[in-house]
Amino acid sequence: SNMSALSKDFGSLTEEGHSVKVASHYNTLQECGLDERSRSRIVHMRNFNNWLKSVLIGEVLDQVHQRQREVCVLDLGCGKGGDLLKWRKGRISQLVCADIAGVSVEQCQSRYDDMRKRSHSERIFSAEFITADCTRELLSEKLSDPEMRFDVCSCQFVYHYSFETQQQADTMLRNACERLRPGGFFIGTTPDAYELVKRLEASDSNSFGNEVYRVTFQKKDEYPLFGCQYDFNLEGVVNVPEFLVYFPLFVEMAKKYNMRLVYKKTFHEFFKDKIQNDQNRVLMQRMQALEQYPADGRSRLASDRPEEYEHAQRHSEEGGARMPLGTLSKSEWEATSE
Ligand SMILES: C[S@@+](CC[C@H](N)C(=O)[O-])C[C@H]1O[C@@H](n2cnc3c(N)ncnc32)[C@H](O)[C@@H]1O
Repeated sequence: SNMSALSKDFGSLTEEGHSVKVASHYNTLQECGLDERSRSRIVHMRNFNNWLKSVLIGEVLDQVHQRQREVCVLDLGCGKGGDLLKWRKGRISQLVCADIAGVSVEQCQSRYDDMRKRSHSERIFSAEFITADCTRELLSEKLSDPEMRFDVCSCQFVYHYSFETQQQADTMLRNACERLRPGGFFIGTTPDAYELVKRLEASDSNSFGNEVYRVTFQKKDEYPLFGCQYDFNLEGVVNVPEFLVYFPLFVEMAKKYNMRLVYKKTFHEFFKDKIQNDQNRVLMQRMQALEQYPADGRSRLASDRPEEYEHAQRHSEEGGARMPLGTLSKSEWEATSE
């Protein structure tokens, strides 16, 4: 996947049927979800992705805090509120959470309510919650305060759902950017279209993957700018269709909202860069974003297959590295770098 940040230059509907289908998919996903075994197979990968988000969010909030005290954030496609703690840690003042799936938004809200109750004397950000198909509806019409302005819009693992049509991608972008203050940031993570296409081209069929993930394209050798659909299946959980985001096009489209690209990195590049920092390294340990190799008496590796840890084994034999190593199984690493 990629992470990116766009900054706003100083210097701007609804088809019910489809929205209902997407919303109901996400709503039912809550109920079944992954079973325990699957959860533990990819737990480090999930934690790793979460660490990447934490670092990205932390850095951008620090930057905004340098010029002002109060920070207002839009979490676009917030899901069940997986980033709520990050917003708290980042000492923001105000949060707007939006998602197409009503059940997720409700869960997000009750997590926030719990957090607030347990925070006692600490002042915690205020929040509002909106259920909307952000590729077809305008959030500005649903905000409690129509004059509200954001310093940061965060769109984590969501934007690619909008690339079905140009109009949807534009509406999503409009929702992300039109209420940003000049100097504000649009940050996000999406699958890496180059990597997806590279792996597809290397495969004999219209599908590729490994024991934890599988990507299946509808067509091969044909990559329309919008509506280039594929299914991303993680640990057997069928997902809603995703769409390839051709990044240069996204950057062009964002110019309409006075946005300029300041940052784009693959997960691998971002990891290599940010892990140099001690604070990030400590956070990585605390979040258990890497697996301990070799396992000790108390832990067990996510996969029993030694070939999943060939790279770690080789690294440990080469010497020089402090043992035990922190690593991800090969399949998880492949899944997260897609
Ligand atoms: C992979 S989850 C990511 C959730 C959260 N951002 C996180 O990082 O944990 C994708 C989210 O995008 C939301 N989503 C998909 N299509 C959407 C749309 N058209 N409008 C708003 N949210 C959408 C889904 O409901 C889901 O919660």
